[in-house]
Amino acid sequence: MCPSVPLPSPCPPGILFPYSSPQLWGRAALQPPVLLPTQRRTFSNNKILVELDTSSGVATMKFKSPPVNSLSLDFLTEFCISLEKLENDRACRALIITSAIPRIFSSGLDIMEMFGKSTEHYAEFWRAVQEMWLRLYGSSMVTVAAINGSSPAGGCLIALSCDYRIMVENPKYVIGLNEAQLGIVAPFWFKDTFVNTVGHRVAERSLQLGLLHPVTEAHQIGLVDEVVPEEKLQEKAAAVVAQWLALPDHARQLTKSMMRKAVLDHMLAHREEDIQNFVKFISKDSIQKSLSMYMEMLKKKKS
Ligand SMILES: CCC/C=C/C(=O)SCCNC(=O)CCNC(=O)[C@H](O)C(C)(C)COP(=O)([O-])OP(=O)([O-])OC[C@H]1O[C@@H](n2cnc3c(N)ncnc32)[C@H](O)[C@@H]1OP(=O)([O-])[O-]
Repeated sequence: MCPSVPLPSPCPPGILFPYSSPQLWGRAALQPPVLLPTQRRTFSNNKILVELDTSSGVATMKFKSPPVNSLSLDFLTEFCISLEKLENDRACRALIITSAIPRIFSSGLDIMEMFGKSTEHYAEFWRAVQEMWLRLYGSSMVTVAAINGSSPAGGCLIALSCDYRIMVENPKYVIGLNEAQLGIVAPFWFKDTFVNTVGHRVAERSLQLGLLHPVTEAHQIGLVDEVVPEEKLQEKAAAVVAQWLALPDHARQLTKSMMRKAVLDHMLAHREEDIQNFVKFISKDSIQKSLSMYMEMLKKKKS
């Protein structure tokens, strides 16, 4: 299970709320603009590598869980621990999330975690998914998704939870909330995060049809903010972060909080109910059958 965190309403750690204590705004933002030598701190677990450049305050997180960076319980636990570490580190002001696996950003929730397991396991898994979203969507850091591969479902949610999305130009890459294609339903907070990014009409159509959008289309509908060639991705992400960090942290953070608070509050108020709903839904025979057929389809596609 995700380590720390029963997140009490109304003000969980690492999640921004207006009127939070001024010390929170301090981070590296208020330091004088002296030139510091580049200093790097790295920490790596099995599935995620994090490198923090303490002179710029920018961390880069690389998913490295072959074959497809699927969001297993272990992956989510590492993700939450890494986010918590960075959030609590006053030297860190921004986070770039990307993948070390060629052609895949993340394949979304690990389907095997939702198939043939106990109700206790489903509850633990879903709490970890919620935790990941609460930490990322509510982060006080500047967050940029540098999307260097396909990013269906939960992978798309990670990107949507960031402040800015840059995707690599490649006709083979797709992104979207395709849950309906698996016969499952994106929960209300996936939907809200999507609506807050692309607007109601685009989200309604895209969610009902479970669309995976090619990169150009994702850009057109506002699902990604920019499209760049692969070799320019890191440079562009660094430039975007620098632009966002040029503002005083407290103003940016309070504005972010104001924009996201309603959705975060809604989820926190319904967290346990949401877990129960997920467990009930995913345990149904018909849903288990749909997932099994989907996994078969993925395997057939491969052979
Ligand atoms: C209410 C709940 C909300 C749900 C939210 C979600 O996120 S639901 C999730 C929705 N997610 C999706 O719909 C994404 C489904 N996946 C894909 O569309 C493609 O795999 C790809 C485009 C990510 C990569 O294409 P590619 O040609 O590069 O690779 P490949 O296709 O050959 O796969 C390699 C291996 O990885 C396996 N595996 C893949 N994904 C998952 C997974 N999520 N989990 C577990 N395993 C997965 C795949 O079976 C294969 O295993 P094998 O046979 O080697 O034992």
